[in-house]
Amino acid sequence: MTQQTTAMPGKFITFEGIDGAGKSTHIGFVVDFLAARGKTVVSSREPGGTRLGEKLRELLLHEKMHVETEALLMFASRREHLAQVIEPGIERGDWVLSDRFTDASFAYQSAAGGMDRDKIMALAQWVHAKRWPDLTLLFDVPVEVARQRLDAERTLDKFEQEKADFFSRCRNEYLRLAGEHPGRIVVIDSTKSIDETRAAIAAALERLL
Ligand SMILES: Nc1ncnc2c1ncn2[C@@H]1O[C@H](COP(=O)(O)OP(=O)(O)O)[C@@H](O)[C@H]1O
Ligand SMILES: Cc1cn([C@H]2C[C@H](O)[C@@H](COP(=O)(O)OP(=O)(O)O)O2)c(=O)[nH]c1=O
Repeated sequence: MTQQTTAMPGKFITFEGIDGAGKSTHIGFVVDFLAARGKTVVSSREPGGTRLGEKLRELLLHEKMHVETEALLMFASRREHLAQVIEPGIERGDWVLSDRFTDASFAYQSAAGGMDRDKIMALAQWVHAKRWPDLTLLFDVPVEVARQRLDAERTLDKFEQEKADFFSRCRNEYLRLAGEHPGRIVVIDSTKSIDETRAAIAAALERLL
């Protein structure tokens, strides 16, 4: 007789913040932290995370388009990501990490890009009504700090070339969302040293373990 085991559902953790805030710097730390505690970790990103999603990412990061087209493609990538990576991962009991999710659509397409907030909410309800992250780490820095960090290191994509007030609107929206969802979104002060930032991340993760 085969023994049926029902895996405990896993967790879904997202990373947010304006470009240059320091998200990517800390994802590897979170992977190692969770793996050391016996978790199976799947690390992914949006837009992207699937073969189709990565093709959409290429378009989204380099082609100019109407902001609603941009939102629709972000959610198309997200739909595929949920179907192929996020939901199956959680069901297996894995801890699924995503570098960005729907909060980024509120910050970038709505607050900064000018798209109606209700339309983003309608897309979110359509694509993942019942699935929201168990924890969102919001890496927060002033826009000037993020800009200096970006300028120091890489060729800028379409979003990264936006002006300071675009990123201030993004940052303000992220902070507003954090105020609206205090149980889900933890604001991490990313102006601190990398070690201090890691300590704050570890404290947020401990709450889920
Ligand atoms: N706490 C920090 N102090 C100083 N520099 C940092 C810190 N965190 C990240 N950086 C640097 O800032 C730059 C942007 O970080 P990155 O993680 O790529 O940002 P994001 O993924 O949020 O766009 C990188 O060069 C990184 O080394
Ligand atoms: C997921 C998502 C990302 N974005 C943007 C924010 C970022 O500028 C860009 C890609 O995010 P990101 O992976 O953070 O870029 P990088 O690897 O260069 O740090 O996509 C949106 O505008 N809306 C969204 O819904």
